[in-house]
Amino acid sequence: MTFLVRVPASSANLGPGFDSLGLSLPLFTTLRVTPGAVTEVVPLGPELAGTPAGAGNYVYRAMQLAARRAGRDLPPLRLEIETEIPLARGLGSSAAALVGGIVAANELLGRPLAPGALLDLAAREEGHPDNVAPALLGGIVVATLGPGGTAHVRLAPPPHLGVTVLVPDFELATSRARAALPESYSRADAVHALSHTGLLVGALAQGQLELLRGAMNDRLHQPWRAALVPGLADILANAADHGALGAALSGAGPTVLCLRDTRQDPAELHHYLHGVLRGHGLTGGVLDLPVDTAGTVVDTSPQEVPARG
Ligand SMILES: Nc1ncnc2c1ncn2[C@@H]1O[C@H](COP(=O)(O)OP(=O)(O)OP(=O)(O)O)[C@@H](O)[C@H]1O
Ligand SMILES: N[C@@H](CCO)C(=O)O
Repeated sequence: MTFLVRVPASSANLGPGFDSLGLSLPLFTTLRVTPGAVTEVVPLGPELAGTPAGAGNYVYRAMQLAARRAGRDLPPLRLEIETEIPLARGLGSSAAALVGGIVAANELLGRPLAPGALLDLAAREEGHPDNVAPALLGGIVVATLGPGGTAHVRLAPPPHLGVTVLVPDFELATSRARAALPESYSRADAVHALSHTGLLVGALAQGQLELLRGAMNDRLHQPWRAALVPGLADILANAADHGALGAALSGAGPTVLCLRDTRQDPAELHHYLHGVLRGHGLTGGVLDLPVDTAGTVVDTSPQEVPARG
């Protein structure tokens, strides 16, 4: 039987919560899985034009990873992949592909892996849980990846919390943005990260939106990545004076995330963000989104639509 797996985008770090904190956004990667006589992997649409068809595709490799973890073989299948998440922009496209593949294989094999094992497998494969946890669970998730497993707390988004993302029209591979970071930090920087991440998680849990501006301050990664993302320093310094509650580099960038109060008109923030893009000779999109709360969804009775590809 055909089934669908729908995985949301995610924005990791939220400033100081490097490799540990993220939220889920309603742009989706959708997998359509149909058991068949031979295995076919079919990426669809312009966003996936550069990704491999066949067993080398990252989604299919994630399916194989989950099957190995379950001690099983994947049966032959047709896998169609579509995405609304722009690749290599800091919106968790790779996490969505990974989580989607793992959940799809688990579904196909009769769910041998428990939900905690799915999260831990994805977090270990990605190397950090801050995209895969919100992609799987929805909402805002803080997580640690330790030898004993991946521990997490999921927060429902506070009332009136909305997101505006500025998505520039250029790619920045996570590997390149991670290579820009130092190997070690001072005790002062560690204390800064601990205190700001704690304050940020507390503020999000309690709905104290007025604390976000200060709490989203980061010294661990954004200062080192600013040279790779024109306009980032300007937005981090000034977005809160133009209608944002706070701003951060989304994941490894180049997307920039602004948190905002949905009771306020976003027009001034949009005007400001478009001005930053223009000022740096860049093009891109500015998009208002809610925080997704559903996470990954499996649909076992999808509407019949003609297969493409
Ligand atoms: N649906 C997909 N199918 C196949 N490969 C994908 C898919 N989505 C992402 N990828 C792979 O992941 C790469 C992007 O991963 P990368 O970690 O650099 O960025 P990201 O996940 O979009 O951003 P971030 O991790 O900062 O949120 C793509 O170049 C592609 O190789
Ligand atoms: N925490 C990760 C997210 C991107 O995968 C980083 O900032 O590099």
